Amino acid sequence: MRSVEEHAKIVSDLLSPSPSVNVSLHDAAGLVLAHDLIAPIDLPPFPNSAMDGYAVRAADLPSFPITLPVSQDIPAGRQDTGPLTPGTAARIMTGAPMPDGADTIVQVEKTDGGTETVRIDDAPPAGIHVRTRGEDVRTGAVVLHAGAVIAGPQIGVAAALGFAELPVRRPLEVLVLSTGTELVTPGQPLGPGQIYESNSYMLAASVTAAGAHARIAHFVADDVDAFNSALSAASTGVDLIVTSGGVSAGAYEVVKDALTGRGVEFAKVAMQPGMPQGAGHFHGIPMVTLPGNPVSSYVSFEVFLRPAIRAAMGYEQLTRPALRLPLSQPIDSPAGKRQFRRGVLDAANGTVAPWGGPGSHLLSWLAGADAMIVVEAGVTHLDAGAPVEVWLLG
Ligand SMILES: Nc1nc2c(c(=O)[nH]1)N[C@H]1C(S)=C(S)[C@@H](COP(=O)(O)OP(=O)(O)OC[C@H]3O[C@@H](n4cnc5c(N)ncnc54)[C@H](O)[C@@H]3O)O[C@H]1N2
Ligand code: MOO
Repeated sequence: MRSVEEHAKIVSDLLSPSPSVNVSLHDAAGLVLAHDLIAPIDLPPFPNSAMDGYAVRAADLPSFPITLPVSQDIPAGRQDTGPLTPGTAARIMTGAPMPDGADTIVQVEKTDGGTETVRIDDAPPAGIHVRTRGEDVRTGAVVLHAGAVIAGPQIGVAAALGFAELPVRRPLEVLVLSTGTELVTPGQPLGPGQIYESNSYMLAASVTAAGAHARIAHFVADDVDAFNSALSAASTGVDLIVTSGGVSAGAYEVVKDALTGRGVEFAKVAMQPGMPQGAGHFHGIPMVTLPGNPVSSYVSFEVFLRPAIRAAMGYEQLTRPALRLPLSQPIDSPAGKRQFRRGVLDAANGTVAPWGGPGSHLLSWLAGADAMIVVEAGVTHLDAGAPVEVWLLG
């Protein structure tokens, strides 16, 4: 049987690093910056006031209280601010340009708020409430480094520097296709022997959460010709095809039947759930064939595809945050397989509990879990209190 690590390498080797593309600031959220971002301007671009108040020369205020004429009014956005006349104050608003010659802001609360003259009661510390040019970012500085994951603050600083677009690693286009004659689209009536198709929605959401773009192809019955033509029709322009179902040992294994010896290699991986796996190419497009049991599909995605997709898209953090926590209940695990069990964290006690049984059809328990418990292949039993590896989901 193939080890989890061996299959993980086979899957990640299928994908090439995604290229750099420019996207709008809005579309950059969650993606990885492809190149260093160099500041084209200073931030702030000009000295400005941090408070609503009065711009003064500290040297013009020998004693207090003092009343000064107000020589100009400077709202934010004013473009024709003149120098400060000596012996006067300029009324100024937050973000407005400092008049040349002024070095200090007296905030309005420390004055009588006058518009013709202003009385200042106490000495302001010289230089206070002035935001200097380039105090935040200097022109030419690397403000964001290649590899940074772009979120609100990174988008904010890029916009503040005047960038309308950012160079990012292009999100992979991932096609998800479920197989199974028993499947019915949610919302339609369910006949005898039928179940609602859930894997494509679950996998597509997982693809999106991993940072890539998901496309769902309508599921196909266990029919090789239907499978091949659905894949050919839907796979134009995709970077990765992910299928679910049709890879185990029975008759009607449509994915296996269609692709064995035609670019995809099928193997048993020493894990539970997720034992039957396949990886290869369909007409040159990287392809990973996941088992159909819903929990197996999800676990396989987490173990193989999420890290591979993230590596191809340039993320440094490929795996889920992991901890070692004591179990609050015992666990049994099959010999010779790495077991991935659904878990629930108990933050107050610093423990993790298995959540539901090991069955790979127990989808509601997966939906209720916030952790994955990893039991190594050589271990068949763990007592309560034993430390285990725990991946934090979500
Ligand atoms: N004789 C053996 N039988 C099975 C073996 C084996 O080694 N020998 N392996 C078992 C394991 S482990 C798994 S996992 C499954 C994998 O089977 P397939 O990948 O071929 O998947 P299917 O047979 O098509 O479906 C399995 C199960 O999942 C349900 N399913 C499938 N697709 C969906 C979907 N899109 N949405 C919701 N549910 C889905 C399907 O109805 C089946 O119940 O094989 C075991 N058998
Ligand atoms: O390995 Mo299968 O994936 O148990 O359910």
